[in-house]
Amino acid sequence: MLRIAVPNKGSLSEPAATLLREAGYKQRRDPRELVLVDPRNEVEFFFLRPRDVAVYVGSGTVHAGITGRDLLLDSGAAATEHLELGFGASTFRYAAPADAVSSIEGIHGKRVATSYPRLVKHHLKSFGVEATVVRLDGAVESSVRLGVADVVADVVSTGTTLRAAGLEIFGEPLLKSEAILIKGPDVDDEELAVLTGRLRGVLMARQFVLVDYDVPNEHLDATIAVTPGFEAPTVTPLHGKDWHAVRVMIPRSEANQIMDQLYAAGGRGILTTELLAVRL
Ligand SMILES: Nc1ncnc2c1ncn2[C@@H]1O[C@H](COP(=O)(O)OP(=O)(O)OP(=O)(O)O)[C@@H](O)[C@H]1O
Ligand SMILES: O=P(O)(O)OC[C@H]1O[C@H](OP(=O)(O)OP(=O)(O)O)[C@H](O)[C@@H]1O
Ligand SMILES: [Mg+2]
Repeated sequence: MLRIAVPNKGSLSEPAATLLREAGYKQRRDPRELVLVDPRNEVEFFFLRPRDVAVYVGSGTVHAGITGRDLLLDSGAAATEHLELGFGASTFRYAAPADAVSSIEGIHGKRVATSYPRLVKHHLKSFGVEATVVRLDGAVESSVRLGVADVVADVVSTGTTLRAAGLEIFGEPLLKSEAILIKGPDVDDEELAVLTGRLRGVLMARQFVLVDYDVPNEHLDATIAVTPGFEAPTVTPLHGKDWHAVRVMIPRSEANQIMDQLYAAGGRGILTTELLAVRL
C-alpha cells in the first residue's frame, strides 16, 4: 500500500486535503485523525506536521508527501521534488527596519532570525556572508522589535505581516516556494504514476474549462483558429443545418475573451462548463 504524508495543520493542510479529495481519495473528517486508510485506492495517509513531512519521506518510511519547497530545502532530507501543486505560493525573503540593512552583503556580522536556519545558512554562505543565525519557531517578524535579531528571513506571501512589524524587504528572494509532491530516495516514478496522474488531472481541470458552441460552416475555420484545442477540437455536424457544433478545452483565465472572439468570428450558443478532473 502506498504511504503518503500530508500536512496536518497550517496553511498547506486544507488545500492539500481538497486536492486529494478532488483526485478521488478519501480524506479525514476529524482534524485529529493521524492516519487514514483508503483501501479502495490502496493508499494510506499520514497526517504530520508540515515541517516533518520531508523528514519522513526522506527516511523512506513513507513513499511520498505534500509539503512546501522551502520546508523540503530546509529539512536537508533525501526526498526530492516530484510535482508542483499550484497552491501555497510564497517567497522567502530577508527583511529589516528601513535603512538598517539594504543588501545581502550588509547582513555581515548581524543576527538573522528565522525558522529555516539550514536554508538561510546555506544562502548566506553562498554569498560569503558571516552572520549569527537565530532559530525561532515562528512569529519571526517580532524578533527585531524584541531585540533578539537585526534581520529576519521568512516566508512572505502578501507582505502584510512584515509591514505590520515595520520591516522592509531587501535583496533578491532566497527562493520561490509552493506546495509540492515529494518522493523518497528509493521510490520510482512508476509507483507514483496513479497518484501523479490524478493530481495532474485535477490541476489541469482547475486551469481549463470546456467550451461548446455552434457555428455556420462558412465561419468554422475562423472559430477553430480561435480554439485550436490540444490535439484538435471535436466538431460535429448539426442535424438539418449547414452548421457545426464544436467542443474544446480553453484556459479558464482567458475564457471570457475567447467567448468574445468566438462570437465576433460567427460562433453562437457559446457556453462554458467546469471540469472536475482531466486525464490527457
Ligand atoms: N501566508 C502564507 N501564504 C502562503 N503559503 C504560506 C504562508 N505561510 C506559510 N506558507 C507556506 O506553508 C508552508 C509552511 O506552513 P505553515 O506556516 O503552516 O507551517 P509551520 O509554520 O511549520 O506551522 P505553524 O505556522 O502552524 O507553526 C511553507 O511551505 C510556506 O511557504
Ligand atoms: O506575507 P503574509 O501574507 O503576511 O504571510 C506571511 C506570514 O505567514 C506565515 O506565518 P504563519 O501564520 O504560518 O505563522 P508562523 O510565523 O508562526 O509560522 C509566515 O511565517 C509569515 O509570518
Ligand atoms: Mg507558519
